[in-house]
Amino acid sequence: MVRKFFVGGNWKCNGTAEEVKKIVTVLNEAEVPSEDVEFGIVILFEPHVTACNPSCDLGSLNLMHRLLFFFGSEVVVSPPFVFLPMVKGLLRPDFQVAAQNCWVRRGGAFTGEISAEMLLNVGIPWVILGHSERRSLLNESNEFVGDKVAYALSLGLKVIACIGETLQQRESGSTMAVVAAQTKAIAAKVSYWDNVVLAYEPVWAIGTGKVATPVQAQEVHLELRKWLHDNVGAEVAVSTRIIYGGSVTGANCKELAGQPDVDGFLVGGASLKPEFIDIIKSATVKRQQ
Ligand SMILES: O=C(CO)COP(=O)(O)O
Repeated sequence: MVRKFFVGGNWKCNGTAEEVKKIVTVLNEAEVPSEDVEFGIVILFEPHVTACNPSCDLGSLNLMHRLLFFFGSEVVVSPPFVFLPMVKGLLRPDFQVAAQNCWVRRGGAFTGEISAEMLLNVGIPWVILGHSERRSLLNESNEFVGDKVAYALSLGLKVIACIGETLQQRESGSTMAVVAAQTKAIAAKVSYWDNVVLAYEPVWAIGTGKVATPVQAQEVHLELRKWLHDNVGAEVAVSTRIIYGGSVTGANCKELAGQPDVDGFLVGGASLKPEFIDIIKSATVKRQQ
């Protein structure tokens, strides 16, 4: 099972309608590698290739599959709620749209909230949940985020679930304990992981310009994959995309993308700028591996 590179753009609480239209125009005009998933799979399952060509062993077939599969990125942009239908209507069809939050259960008398049902009703397939800004500013607990993820998934939404430690937690050596507890609260409520992308976003790196080093990111991503292996299952550990977020830019994305367990990015500030296209293109680093 191979993981498709994933690039999310979290526009947060930014933009006017005019600015949002301009960003969409840049995205629509960008030349980015196209998706090659089916082609890769066709080659992988051609049994006569090995039969007729003894020099083509299974190892090189797998390599061919990887090379082709990683040709493009899955791209999902997340505008503020009020711009969701407009962006969905204007955006190229090979890119998708995510909401930045949704209510924890079925809608009703919850003033100011947007329900998962409403997102689906207007054709929004993805939602970001558990972002650190909501955890810290709006007191969303691990359990509340776990409930939200489970409810959104149960309706058929795909979820970008965010986790990450504060600077204080990192400095006290509890990074892994913190992200494991956040992931555990999700895993306790979720049994089907195909529609989950796990976004590791160290709080100290968000909006600060202090990006995690490739080694720091890889270390946590690998530990998370091991955690998934030991606590959820081997298949989920291998197939779940773990993406990095926190001061990702056009300048630092390639080095981060080169890490084996970094399967893409969740980008804040730089997703509002043309350099987001360079970040989307960093998937090509995987092609060369
Ligand atoms: O919070 C983030 C994405 O969700 C990251 O934000 P920045 O890329 O602006 O640091």
